[in-house]
Amino acid sequence: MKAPSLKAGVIGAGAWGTALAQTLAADGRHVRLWALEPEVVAAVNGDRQNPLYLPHIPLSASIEATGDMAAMADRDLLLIVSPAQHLRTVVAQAPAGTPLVLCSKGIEAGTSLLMSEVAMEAQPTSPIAVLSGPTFAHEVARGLPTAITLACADAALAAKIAGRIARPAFRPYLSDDVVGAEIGGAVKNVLAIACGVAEGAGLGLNARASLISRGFAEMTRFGLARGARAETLAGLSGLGDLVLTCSSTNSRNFSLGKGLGEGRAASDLLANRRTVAEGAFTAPVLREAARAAHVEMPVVEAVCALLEDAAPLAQVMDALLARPLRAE
Ligand SMILES: NC(=O)C1=CN([C@@H]2O[C@H](COP(=O)(O)OP(=O)(O)OC[C@H]3O[C@@H](n4cnc5c(N)ncnc54)[C@H](O)[C@@H]3O)[C@@H](O)[C@H]2O)C=CC1
Ligand SMILES: O=C(CO)COP(=O)(O)O
Repeated sequence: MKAPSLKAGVIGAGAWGTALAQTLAADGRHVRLWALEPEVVAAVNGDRQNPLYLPHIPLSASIEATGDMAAMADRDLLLIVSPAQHLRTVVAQAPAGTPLVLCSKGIEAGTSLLMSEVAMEAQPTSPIAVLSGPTFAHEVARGLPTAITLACADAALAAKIAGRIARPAFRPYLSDDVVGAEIGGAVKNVLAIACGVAEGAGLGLNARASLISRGFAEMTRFGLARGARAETLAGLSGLGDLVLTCSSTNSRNFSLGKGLGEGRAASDLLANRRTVAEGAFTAPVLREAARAAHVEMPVVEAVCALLEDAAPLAQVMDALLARPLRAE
């Protein structure tokens, strides 16, 4: 007999939450999508669109949007897709005890906690998994081929979740390294800002490749210090997402860096944004966490200096280039 399908809910209707709801609904199964903004609820239910966050994608009729968190009480599975700095508040409002799949990428300011650690504090009885990898929302929403890491300490739960979210063109790869999957997604956003700076300042493709590889070394050092496994960091949620986000202006983080590299002030680039560039929030927290763990992250330090308008780009670059030569 076929196992009954998990009733899925998605909390957060930005670009990624909407794309995930679309994926979950691709075979006609009902999906409930919680949105913060009433106009998003109205547009999804009325026009089958989310023009605020995922324009030009016709949405499935099986997605039912709501602004009422109590409507999530009958769900068997909840995907949490808020910005990282709002995850604690959002998870605290979710029903207790329902498995949570965390899809946000970042580290909490003030606590330096990873999203799984925040969720465990906010909902101690809810089992936790992490979904992270190279996944531009608009491509996933269009059904283009995508692979992603699904990390969960409980292998049986991971298999159940994978069975609900997998599609022919959306392939979760299972892992039990939750911390590793989270660190890759959080750190790559900061490194994408660095690669955007290189693009904006016209530093060339050699510079970009160096930033990706040396940035990956930083991600690996920090990840290992926090208990991640090296093979997770070299997989979809680490290197995979790093390469994607460091290569395209489709990335909000890369675009932010490009603006910095063109000489625009961080404060102007970050003012009045509707969409989130997580790296700007993660960078200072990551710098503090790395310093506390005695992990060297010079590229992350450089991104922080630019975000804080602490030094002109030429000076930040000179400092990076003047670092002592060392073994790779
Ligand atoms: N867009 C993408 O391609 C991907 C995004 N992600 C991650 O998903 C998370 C959400 O990003 P997006 O969906 O892209 O967001 P977005 O940039 O498209 O939209 C912003 C989101 O923030 C929400 N928001 C604003 N103020 C809030 C508050 N006070 N409380 C709760 N929510 C609030 C909005 O309702 C909206 O859902 C981020 O951590 C991001 O790194 C992960 C993979 C892919
Ligand atoms: O995480 C992402 C792709 O995997 C999206 O990247 P940006 O948030 O930089 O747009």
